[in-house]
Amino acid sequence: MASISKRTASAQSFVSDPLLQMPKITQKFKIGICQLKVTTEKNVNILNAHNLIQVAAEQGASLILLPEMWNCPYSTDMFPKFAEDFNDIDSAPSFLMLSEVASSLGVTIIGGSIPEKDAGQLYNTCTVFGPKGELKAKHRKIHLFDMGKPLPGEVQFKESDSISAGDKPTVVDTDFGCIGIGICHDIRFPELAMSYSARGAHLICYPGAFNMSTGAALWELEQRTRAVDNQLYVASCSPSRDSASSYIIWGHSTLVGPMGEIIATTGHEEAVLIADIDYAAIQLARESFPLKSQRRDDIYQFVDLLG
Ligand SMILES: NC(=O)CCC(=O)C(=O)O
Repeated sequence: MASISKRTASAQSFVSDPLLQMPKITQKFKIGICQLKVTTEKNVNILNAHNLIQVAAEQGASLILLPEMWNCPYSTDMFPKFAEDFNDIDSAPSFLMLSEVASSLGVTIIGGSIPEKDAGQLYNTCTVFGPKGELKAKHRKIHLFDMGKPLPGEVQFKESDSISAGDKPTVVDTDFGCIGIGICHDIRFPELAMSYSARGAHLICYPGAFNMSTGAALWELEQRTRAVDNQLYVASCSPSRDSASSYIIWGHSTLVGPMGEIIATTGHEEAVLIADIDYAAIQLARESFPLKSQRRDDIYQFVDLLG
């Protein structure tokens, strides 16, 4: 498992970024983003995820991204019922399916998230599996979605009613570059994306389940901003919308390029989005706009001149 703490920050300019010249990573590939329908039946959700991962692979995707809480309705009272203990694989069918399908199809899977139980706590956890079915990384959502005063028309949501927060950022080296992981509300914190970029991420994946209000207002904006500020790719994956559920999800899974451009997106129905990633676009953006070398870290602090 690659943890961000084991990597060293690069002080080099992005133009000569060794990660962009690494012969071992595939620089051009297809990503498959599976905007899954989530039901109240865990087995149905697992089967559906398995089938749509297969569809994505058949359409040429070698890196596949799933949504936040794809095996479980996004509801704090459901999380404990659907949670899996990754130390007890026989009772973790969602975890097991991801490992098996990654290995049988030879793909890398950024496994969205599911509720994880560990030592009496629940976490909102993303697992990453390599093409041999090996667990490469695990990211526990760091910034939980606890609403303050709900926006008009929106229901109150307090994720921390049942979920505990993770406390580690996660980047993982894969055959498809260095990938940072954030889960939904994690996207609202630019510092996390900046720390991933500083450690050489080519792509940040955000499984997410934004609601109807902030989805319409912010989902695309947050993704494009994280991408353009850090000059890297951002991919998001949401569950599809179920208008009858208590928490109604926005959908609109998307791939954004390093100039903030939307490369592919979808609506709110179930969908498999296949899109091309070419890391040469990162190099181009960074050569044209060398933000890293222009950064003035020496002045980004307020000095009280009056003492
Ligand atoms: N699942 C989430 O973390 C939702 C985040 C969200 O909607 C937001 O506005 O932030």
